[in-house]
Parts: sequence; C-alpha cells; structure tokens
Amino acid sequence: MVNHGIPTGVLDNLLRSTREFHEQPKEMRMEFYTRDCTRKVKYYSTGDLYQTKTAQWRDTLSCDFDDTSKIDLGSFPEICRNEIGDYLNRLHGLKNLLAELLSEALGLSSNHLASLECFDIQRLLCHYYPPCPEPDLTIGIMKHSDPYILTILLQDNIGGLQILHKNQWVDVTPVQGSLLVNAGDLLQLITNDHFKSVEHRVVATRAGPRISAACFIYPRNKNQSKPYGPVKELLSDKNPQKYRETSFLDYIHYFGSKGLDGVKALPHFQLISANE
Ligand SMILES: O=C(O)CCC(=O)C(=O)O
Ligand SMILES: [Fe+2]
Repeated sequence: MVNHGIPTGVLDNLLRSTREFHEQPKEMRMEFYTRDCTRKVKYYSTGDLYQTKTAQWRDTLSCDFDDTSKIDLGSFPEICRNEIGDYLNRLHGLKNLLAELLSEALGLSSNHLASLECFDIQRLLCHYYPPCPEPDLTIGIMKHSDPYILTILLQDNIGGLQILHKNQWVDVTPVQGSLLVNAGDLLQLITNDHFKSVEHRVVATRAGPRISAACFIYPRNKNQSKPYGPVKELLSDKNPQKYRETSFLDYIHYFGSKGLDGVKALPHFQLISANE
C-alpha cells in the first residue's frame, strides 16, 4: 500500500466526467467514434471486436499521450478534458514513485527501471459498463493480462472487477479514493518473472453504470522499437534468462493479433531451455 497523494476530488471528477461523456447524446460522441489506431482519441465498443468472437458489455474512450508534458487537451472531448488533464498531472509523481519502489524491491538502484525508458504514461482508457439486464449471458471485459509495464486503475464503487488467483476468480472490492496498480506482461518479461502480470476480467452486473479509468505505463513512441529483455543485473545461474528480447511494438502486435481470447501472450516470448 502506497499513499498515492492524489486528492479524492481529482479522482471523483475523472469518474464523473467520464460518465458524462458516455451519457451525452449520440451526436456528441460520434465525433470520436473510430477504430483507426492512428487517431489519438478514440471512442468505441469492444476494442478487439474483429479479433475475438465475443462482443463485450462496455464502451471506451481511449486517449493516447506519448509525451505528457506536451498534451494538447484541446483534442480531447470538451466535457472531460480538464478532468483528464488534472488527473494526468497528478499521476506523474505516483508513476515515478512506483518505478523507484519496484527497482528497490528488485534489489536494483532506485533509478534503474526509470533509466530503461519504459515507464511513460501513454494511454488512458475511460470505460463505461452500462447496467446489464442479463449479466449471465455476457461479460464486461474478457479475461486478459495487460500487455504493458503497469496499469494504474481507478474504479467506482459498483464492483465487477475480478483477478485470477490460484485458478479462482477473486472480487477486487472497490475502496473509495484508492487506485489499483497491476503488473503487466512487459514488467513480468523485464523482471524475468519476479513480478507476475495479473489476469483479470470485469463481469457484467445489473447495477450500474460502472465507470473505470485504466492508465497504461509503457515505452513512449521513440522507444517502441527498442529491444527489451530481462534486466541483466537480475540474471544468474540460479535465475537464467526466461524470455527473449522483444520490442514493445512486436509484443503489442502479437498481443493485438490474438484479441482477448483468454490465452496469455507472454509464453510466446519464452526461451526454450536446453533441457526441455
Ligand atoms: O474496468 C476495469 O476495472 C478494468 C479494465 C481493464 O482491465 C483494461 O482496460 O485493461
Ligand atoms: Fe486490463
């Protein structure tokens, strides 16, 4: 548990304005409706609709930043742009603190992970899960692990998020004013399995709407072709390298080509040991 230091008002404003965006008349939302991945701001339902067979009970506003010091808030929907800006400004300190704490937990110098240039605030997904009349027939978001370094998740008090722990789905009960930090696949890869990415899903509920905002940390554009592999300082005879090097772009390409099919992407990058 870490004190995130972000005022509750900033969190509440992001949740409220996300809800307001999604509840606007269709005409206001249509301006942003696209699946064109070159657009920085996108509004869609079920991001991987054409890769998986399952449509999911969720709409998403996706915002890409690359360099958060140069954000053009004007490109975001007016109804939530200031709230997104305020949240991102506050998230910086937390992201840097997490990079330091994780470095220290690995026995590395506190600036080690930051020096790899993969801890950047790159994308915010503002999700809206409408109340569902038949929750047993659908799902809010399918089982997956995030392909990134870290996810910082803000959720409202409706519930529905679950993580897979020892083959059992466990509810992540919302705690007001808290943020949840999930390890992603890329963190698992660079730490050679020290931090494991967590599989999770969101079940549909009759209650709602449920609002959440998932902020993804991964290398910024200029570093996305750079190879990342297990940190050399962590490897030894007892802890041999488990994964081959890959760039963020190659990883995400493989992840995206599968869609959220419930099968992890990470094993595809595993090295086969000589004894196997
Ligand atoms: O809405 C949530 O709580 C989770 C969202 C999520 O898993 C994601 O965007 O990857
Ligand atoms: Fe996720």
